[in-house]
Amino acid sequence: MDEKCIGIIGMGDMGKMYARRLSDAGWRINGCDRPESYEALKKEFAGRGRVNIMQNGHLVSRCSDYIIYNVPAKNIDDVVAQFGPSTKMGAIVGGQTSCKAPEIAAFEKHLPQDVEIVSCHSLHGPGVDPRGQPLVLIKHRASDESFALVEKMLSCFGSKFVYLSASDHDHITADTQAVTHAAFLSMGAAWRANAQFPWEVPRYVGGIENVKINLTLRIYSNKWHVYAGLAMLNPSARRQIGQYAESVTALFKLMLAGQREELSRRVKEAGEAVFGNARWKGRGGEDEGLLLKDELLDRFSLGELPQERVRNNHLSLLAMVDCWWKLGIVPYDHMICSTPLFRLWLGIAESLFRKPELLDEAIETAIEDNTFRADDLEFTFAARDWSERVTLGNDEAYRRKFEAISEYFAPRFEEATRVGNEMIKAILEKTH
Ligand SMILES: NC(=O)C1=CN([C@@H]2O[C@H](COP(=O)(O)OP(=O)(O)OC[C@H]3O[C@@H](n4cnc5c(N)ncnc54)[C@H](OP(=O)(O)O)[C@@H]3O)[C@@H](O)[C@H]2O)C=CC1
Ligand SMILES: O=C(O)C(=O)Cc1ccc(O)cc1
Repeated sequence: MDEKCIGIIGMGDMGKMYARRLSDAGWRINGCDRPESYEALKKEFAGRGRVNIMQNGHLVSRCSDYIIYNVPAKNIDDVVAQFGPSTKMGAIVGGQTSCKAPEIAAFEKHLPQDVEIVSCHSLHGPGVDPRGQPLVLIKHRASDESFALVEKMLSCFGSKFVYLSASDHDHITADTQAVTHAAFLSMGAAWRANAQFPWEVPRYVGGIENVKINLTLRIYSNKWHVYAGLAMLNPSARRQIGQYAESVTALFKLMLAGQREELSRRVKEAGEAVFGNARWKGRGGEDEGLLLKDELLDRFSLGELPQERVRNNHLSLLAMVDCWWKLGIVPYDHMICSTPLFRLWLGIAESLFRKPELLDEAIETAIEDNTFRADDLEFTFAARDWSERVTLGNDEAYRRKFEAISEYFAPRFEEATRVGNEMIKAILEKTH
């Protein structure tokens, strides 16, 4: 094994996952987090001879050949300003934050000129098996030889390398991640506002409802800064999230006004733009759709399955497809650079839009069934409120809302994470 060693600054969920997997593959790791976490980290990694926990980023930077910053995106400028000038001469530096514009700006501003820059981004959470998942590599300022070294180091993840520029990365992840999270964050906010635990409400149990609940709880059980960073620091994300809020509002107004034809026309036009023309077909014409079957999804309920499936107007999904249409996004074009969560979300949107009888039922329910109005009203408020908080770019306003909702759902996180992991595994196996 090459004696080059890897530095990891930020040993939180992702940093630890990187340290474990890279050291298992034989690389020597120098890792640090904040000084106050030194003792605990040292204890946690005591059994791993190849992981050397250090007190701070200066110590890591001066002796590592490839240094990966695994800190919250909002802190990247401060952390690189602090440790970047200590980087070993001729080393390579990269970041694993979810949004590349601030990361690259920080590197350009604070790193010495002799330091090369190769960034990366694992498009999955710390609990997901990285094999086969996309791993973005960004050769920003590096020789072919240095880039090949980073590829060699990261190849032990077994992920699919996706080669992008920093700005293409941010465009794509705004289209996929940021707007998908907006939908799930809004569902959680609406359920809490209505004092509902969705697994106790028959309309939210079974089939595609299970995906909505499990993924919403998955997001709220994670760290707020991951979603805040992705939404507020990505230059493209605000527009996307704003459009989602506009689509929700426009469709809800049509539902309230009972404008069946207008609603049906708009939903179907959006569906045609996104799913028409057999967009899910691969180049060889084979079916590459994600279509998720109710029977499969039914297995992953947090609540009791009702005797009979209860109708839903699926405002969150109708608005997602409307939003993709208005923004000219063809989600299949981004599959190569997608997270499991995005693929599941697209999968349930597809399940609704590729089954005409189900889509007609959703439209019919939207117009005729007013028992949904309270839920939809709160959902519309929630989508608009999240969008406003993102536009204002206020970390504190984002954190407070996120944490209040997170607290509300916390008692079910353990079970939701377990069921969600099984669901993701089963579905990804099926759709590979
Ligand atoms: N979680 C996910 O699913 C994914 C996250 N990412 C990205 O990876 C990065 C890390 O996320 P994640 O691991 O989930 O978050 P965590 O909060 O678990 O980890 C970040 C760590 O960085 C530490 N840190 C902050 N400032 C410093 C500093 N000055 N010196 C050393 N350490 C510092 C934090 O300490 P403290 O908590 O005390 O501030 C924390 O332990 C983020 O940019 C995120 O966007 C990318 C892919 C997936
Ligand atoms: O799959 C998702 O969207 C997640 O929620 C996990 C996640 C969060 C941040 C990333 O940068 C990548 C993946």
